[in-house]
Amino acid sequence: MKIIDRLTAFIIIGVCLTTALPILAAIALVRQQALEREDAHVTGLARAALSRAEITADQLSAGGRLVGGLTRQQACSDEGIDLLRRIDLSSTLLQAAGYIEGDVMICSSFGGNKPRNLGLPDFQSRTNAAIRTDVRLLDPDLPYLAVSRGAFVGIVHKDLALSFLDDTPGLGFSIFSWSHRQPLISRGNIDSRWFRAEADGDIVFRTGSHIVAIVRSSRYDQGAMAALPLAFSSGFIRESAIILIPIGIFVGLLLSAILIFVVRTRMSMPTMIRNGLKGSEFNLLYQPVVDLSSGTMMGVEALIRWRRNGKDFVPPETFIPVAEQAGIISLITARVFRLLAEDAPHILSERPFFHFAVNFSAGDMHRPGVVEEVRRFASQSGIALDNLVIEVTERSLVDVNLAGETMRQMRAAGIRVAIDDFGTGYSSLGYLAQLHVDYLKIDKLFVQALGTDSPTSQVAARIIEIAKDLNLQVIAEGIETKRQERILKGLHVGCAQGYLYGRPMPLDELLQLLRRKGSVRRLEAA
Ligand SMILES: Nc1nc2c(ncn2[C@@H]2O[C@H](COP(=O)(O)O[C@H]3[C@@H](O)[C@H](n4cnc5c(=O)[nH]c(N)nc54)O[C@@H]3COP(=O)(O)O)[C@@H](O)[C@H]2O)c(=O)[nH]1
Repeated sequence: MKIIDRLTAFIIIGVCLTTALPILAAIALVRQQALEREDAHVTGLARAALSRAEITADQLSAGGRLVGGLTRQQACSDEGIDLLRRIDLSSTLLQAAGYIEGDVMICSSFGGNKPRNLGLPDFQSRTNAAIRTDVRLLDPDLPYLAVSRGAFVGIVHKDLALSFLDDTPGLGFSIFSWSHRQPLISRGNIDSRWFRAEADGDIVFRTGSHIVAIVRSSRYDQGAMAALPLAFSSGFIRESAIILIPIGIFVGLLLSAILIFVVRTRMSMPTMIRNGLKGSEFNLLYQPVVDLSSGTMMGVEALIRWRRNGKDFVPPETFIPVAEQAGIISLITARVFRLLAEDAPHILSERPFFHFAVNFSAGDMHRPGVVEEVRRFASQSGIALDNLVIEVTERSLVDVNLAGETMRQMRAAGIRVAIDDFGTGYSSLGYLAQLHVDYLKIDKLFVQALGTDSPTSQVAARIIEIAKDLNLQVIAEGIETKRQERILKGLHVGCAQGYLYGRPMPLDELLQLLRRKGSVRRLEAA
């Protein structure tokens, strides 16, 4: 019940996380993408304005080159005024071209020889151009920009330069003198505080109401600014969200479905095990254990197999841990005893002193009355208690005191005890010496590392030394090659198990094998 509750809590938390995290990630990505796209968009607008400003400056420079060297008489002669008109007509962004002395435009492309006072310049640019930002000509309501260098003056219509840029409502533009931070031409809402004195090059920043991009000309002492109201930037969020949020939701739901599938499969496995035990889905295989010096078969290890619904093979590494966790390992052990009780008489009729190893889990070792269960099984199966080996993995010794007491009682009853997979758990030699044990079974990991460069290649030899010191017998498991066998013989290991001598096999095959082989030795007790 407790496990189910924990699993339920795990599923709920897991589903929440697997659903929410991809969606939150998608939202963060949408925001990030939208911010980047907004920045790029507003910077692009500022660049477009700057490009118009640079074209205007190019046209002013070209006019200056043509008129700059002329005297007043030359510039204001009929030919000079024709020249000013040609400059005017060929310049897309100049409204008029003129000849200036002091603050007075002496003659011009639109007024001929009629002088006009343009007033004092607002400021002098870094390149010595005099800038007048509010010049009125014929129409007193129409302000122009006048830029003069030397004797040439160019008149710029203040709306024209920025006229065919994006006209999103609320969008503001400004072309300004970079070193003076003085606007030359502006359109829309531009706040004077946005001309940031500290900006040294292109920047994008956000105010409470706008995204503002500032770009700097590499050719002129000019900059351009574009300011987009935040209210109009949400379009980008919408565009990104339309793609990314559904992907986030899809991934979240997919992960949740996978999680639920995996957990449900695991949760339902105890039920499947119970159902399998009700039918006859479980059977035993027997793997030979041999005397290493003579090569004779001394006994077998009983290994359980599950063919679910009579079809799908479920490996013990999958279902044994689930059964242990769900507290139903005793049902499996009971089935092993029942099957072995059926098979043992056939084997014993061939080899009366054959020994049988059975795997026990932590749950078995902690169960009160388990030694009595083993005794009952032994008497039903005809296996002598001292021909029975209970294999307990190191990892199963969760409660060492309880498991140790069960071992003591087993030994007292004459049952032999082996520590399985030795070296893979957390054994301390201190408690090993106090346990009532007959055999140490070296894990196949260490056997297979023998004679290799692996850092664990020496572990088997150390385990054998420990066993000798504690007066215990050694069984090496997982022997697959003659080389491993040779090394283990050299280390004086007594018993061996592995594919080299036989894979786990059904009863029929084992009986045939026994009938072909000669006599067997009894296993030595420690
Ligand atoms: N509590 C119980 N545990 C059991 C029972 N039956 C098996 N098990 C445990 O499941 C684990 C996997 O066992 P299995 O798939 O049966 O594998 C055994 C052998 O097939 C394998 N083996 C033997 N020789 C070799 C070899 O040369 N090479 C190689 N790659 N594998 C080999 O080792 C397994 C035997 O392991 P062990 O028990 O440690 O001797 C395993 O942990 C079983 O213990 C059961 O009824 N109850």
